[in-house]
Amino acid sequence: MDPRYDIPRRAAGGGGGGSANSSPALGAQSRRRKMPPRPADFKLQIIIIGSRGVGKTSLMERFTDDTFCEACKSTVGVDFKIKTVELRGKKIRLQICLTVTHRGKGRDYLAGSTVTLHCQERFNSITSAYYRGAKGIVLVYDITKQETFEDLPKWMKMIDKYASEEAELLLVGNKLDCETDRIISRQQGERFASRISGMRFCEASAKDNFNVDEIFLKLVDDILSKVRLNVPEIHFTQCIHCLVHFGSL
Ligand SMILES: Nc1nc2c(ncn2[C@@H]2O[C@H](COP(=O)(O)OP(=O)(O)OP(=O)(O)O)[C@@H](O)[C@H]2O)c(=O)[nH]1
Repeated sequence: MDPRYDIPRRAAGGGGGGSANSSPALGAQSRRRKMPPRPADFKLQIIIIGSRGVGKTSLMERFTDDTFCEACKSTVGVDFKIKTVELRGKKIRLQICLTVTHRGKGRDYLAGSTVTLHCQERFNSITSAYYRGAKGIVLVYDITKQETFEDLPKWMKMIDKYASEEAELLLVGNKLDCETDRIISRQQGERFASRISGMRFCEASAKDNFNVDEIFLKLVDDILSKVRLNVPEIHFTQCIHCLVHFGSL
């Protein structure tokens, strides 16, 4: 068995949009009138957090567009993508948001860093909106960078402070393709996750597309297993608010 953690694949329909009805019984005119896509049964927000350069953008883009960029620019502010999946017979529109990484004097600002009070207050309000709306949180570190693992408790503080207690948590050790440069063992990652109630763990590679779909689909499946399936969840506006506010920071 592959020693790397492999979340079992689940059947899922990617991408958005409904399929065209290609029945030959339909005339040319009705073919021209496309059926509107079936609206989503659920709308869920997932956020990806973690230190700089761990591969947050890469994981998001691999999942949503199946692309990988070798030399991506750092994310500043909030970035998000939409992807529709089908799970448990439901159509789910996912909004995947990247963390707010507020930069200054060459360092990242997590909560409580050396920003001015005014700036800190605004940062806190943006951050809390961003975390509050999340039904799922993907916390990422880089298995080849010690400091990204050491930063995990700081990110957990942010989760404890801002996120809903109901949010599903998944710890991801990314860059599994760099096995020869590995610093953080799989056991260390597992041990960290096991100390946090309900937190799942897996290792992945955005570059090799290993475990990426599984991360998001497993998280969504866990979220769905908690929510009542007949009540749509609408939390989309949260990230849009983040974007608007961040623009004026
Ligand atoms: N080898 C390898 N490199 C990766 C992987 N994922 C991301 N990278 C690289 O790591 C660098 C940072 O990736 P990003 O996706 O921009 O990381 P990020 O966490 O979004 O970074 P910030 O926006 O700065 O916080 C880029 O050069 C990526 O090409 C991976 O799975 N394997």
